Amino acid sequence: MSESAILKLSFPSLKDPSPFDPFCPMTLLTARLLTALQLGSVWRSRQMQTTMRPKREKLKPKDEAAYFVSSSKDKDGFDVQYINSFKGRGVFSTCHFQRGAFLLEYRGDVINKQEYERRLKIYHDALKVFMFEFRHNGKQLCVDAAREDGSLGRLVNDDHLNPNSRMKTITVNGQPHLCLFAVKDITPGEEITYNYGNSEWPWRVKVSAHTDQPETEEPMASLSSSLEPQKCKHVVLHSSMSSIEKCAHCLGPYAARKWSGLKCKDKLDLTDSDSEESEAAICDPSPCTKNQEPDEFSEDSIDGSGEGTSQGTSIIL
Ligand SMILES: C[S@@+](CC[C@H](N)C(=O)[O-])C[C@H]1O[C@@H](n2cnc3c(N)ncnc32)[C@H](O)[C@@H]1O
Repeated sequence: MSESAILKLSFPSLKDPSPFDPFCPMTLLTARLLTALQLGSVWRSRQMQTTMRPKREKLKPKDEAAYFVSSSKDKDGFDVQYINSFKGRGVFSTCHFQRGAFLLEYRGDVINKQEYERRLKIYHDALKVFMFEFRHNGKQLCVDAAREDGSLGRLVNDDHLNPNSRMKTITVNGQPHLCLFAVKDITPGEEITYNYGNSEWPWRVKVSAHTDQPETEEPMASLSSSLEPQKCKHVVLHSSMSSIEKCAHCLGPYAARKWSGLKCKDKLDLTDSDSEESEAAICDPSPCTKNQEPDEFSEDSIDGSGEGTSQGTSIIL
């Protein structure tokens, strides 16, 4: 056999390829090309899947609020921490929230004025603080969040100086709901707060004689002599039900002005010289009526002022 014939056997001519010969260089080349093309198209389709995958639409804050209201669930990104015996528990962020974002619903029973008044009569003071009275479509309504249902909105504390959220009403399936929206960017670890309104909330008063100092910066309010802190002989016990501390003598809760040194309302405790005057002051709910109002949600009305509203909203102590 000639040398060229041997070469031809080992390396079949490109001019004469056999399409069925698996060793034919053209066949191998074609196969490689096909594989490359296939791989390319798989890669391209993967790319398409990742880049062209329909983006999950970011819900608008109001729609997100409606979603969580309907599902009766709290949004992720918060935890509850015990702050101190004075303030009780608070809600803290565990992630970033942008200004305007929906945060939490103030969840509870939505009740009318009659039911609100009925419950007010039978509720202990410790429960009354969870009743959030507001006006909606000309009606006086209340969200009663007295029940410990594990929801977080009811545990958000007051800050009238520098709140990072604001209460607003949204309507879901014809029912009004109270929801908190961020009024500024919130970073992880921040306590969520809103302005309870312009009432004389007792914790806004600095009481130096109290063992658990309030953490407010506002100036000392003038207290009448009957409200001298040192007159309080109560020993605070922590309630497992809520932050509302109980009197060690009578196990009743302190009333609205406990931080001012007033006694708890429970008659069992009248073992010392507290006057009827002080007792009456405790029972008068008017200084503790919230006059802030959760306005109907609108995207451009996110601010922390708690002002510029026409209807009254109250948490009544
Ligand atoms: C709706 S509850 C909030 C949750 C409450 N901290 C708890 O642990 O149950 C309202 C009560 O929280 C307390 N509170 C709210 N804001 C406060 C503040 N800025 N300083 C001190 N206590 C506050 C008062 O006892 C008030 O009656």
